[in-house]
Amino acid sequence: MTGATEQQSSTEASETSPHQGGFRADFEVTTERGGPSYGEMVEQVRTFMDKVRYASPTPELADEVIEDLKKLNAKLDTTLVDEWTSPSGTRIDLPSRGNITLPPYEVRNGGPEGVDAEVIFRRFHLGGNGVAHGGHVAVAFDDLGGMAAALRAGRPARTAYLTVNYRSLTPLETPLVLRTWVHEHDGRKNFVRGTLHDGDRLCAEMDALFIELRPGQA
Ligand SMILES: CCCCCCCC/C=C\CCCCCCCC(=O)SCCNC(=O)CCNC(=O)[C@H](O)C(C)(C)COP(=O)(O)OP(=O)(O)OC[C@H]1O[C@@H](n2cnc3c(N)ncnc32)[C@H](O)[C@@H]1OP(=O)(O)O
Repeated sequence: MTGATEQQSSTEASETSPHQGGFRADFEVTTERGGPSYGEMVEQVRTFMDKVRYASPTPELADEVIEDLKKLNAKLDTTLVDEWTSPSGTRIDLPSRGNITLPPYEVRNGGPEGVDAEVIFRRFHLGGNGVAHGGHVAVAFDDLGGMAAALRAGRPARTAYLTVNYRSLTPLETPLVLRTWVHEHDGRKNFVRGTLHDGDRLCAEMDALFIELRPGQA
């Protein structure tokens, strides 16, 4: 593997970083971090990953793309901040709160009763034979399951276990409905269930346990 060792980062939290324990102390939400074009920047990177997934470049083109990417990486190197103050994960006006690592979703309804979201698995989420990779489906369930737990509990929760039952194939590039809700809770334990539908068709189901973090818990 190359690349990782070359990366610059300044991800150490500072004394003023708004975090406590393993997650943010509060549900930090913003619409301004990263500026008005941040969402479009993330979207362009997703589109690029879609193209990389299916591209078969000539050696010359691959070299050209590498040079362009090096320049882009150098640009972003000048702006790195710690995870607690980066826009990613806090921009509630953007798909998946601006977090590029998540399949893009939009929350249609979210509250203590549960979360109802529209998710689209992109071309780069391909598993095989034109449908989504099961790991990416689990990522979507994890984030939106954690959100259901956090919105019910009023504080962050961490996944203790997460089981996905894959009931039918999950298509790419199709708006799907993902729902999560706390089925039962007991102390810090939130038993969360979830479903993923393509229209009326059930693609997958989730059964998970999210534990609310104690203040300061790593
Ligand atoms: C309109 C929209 C608005 C939106 C607004 C924005 C809101 C945004 C909000 C949110 C979105 C973000 C959401 C993100 C979600 C992602 C979450 C992740 O992926 S987390 C990373 C993966 N998970 C780990 O790395 C955990 C590793 N494990 C641990 O850290 C610990 O084991 C932990 C915290 C899970 C539990 O440890 P302990 O020390 O706190 O608690 P102990 O005492 O061990 O367990 C508590 C109880 O739970 C049971 N328990 C624990 N683990 C269990 C297990 N695996 N199975 C069954 N029971 C378990 C225990 O038996 C105990 O039960 P008894 O109280 O005695 O009844």
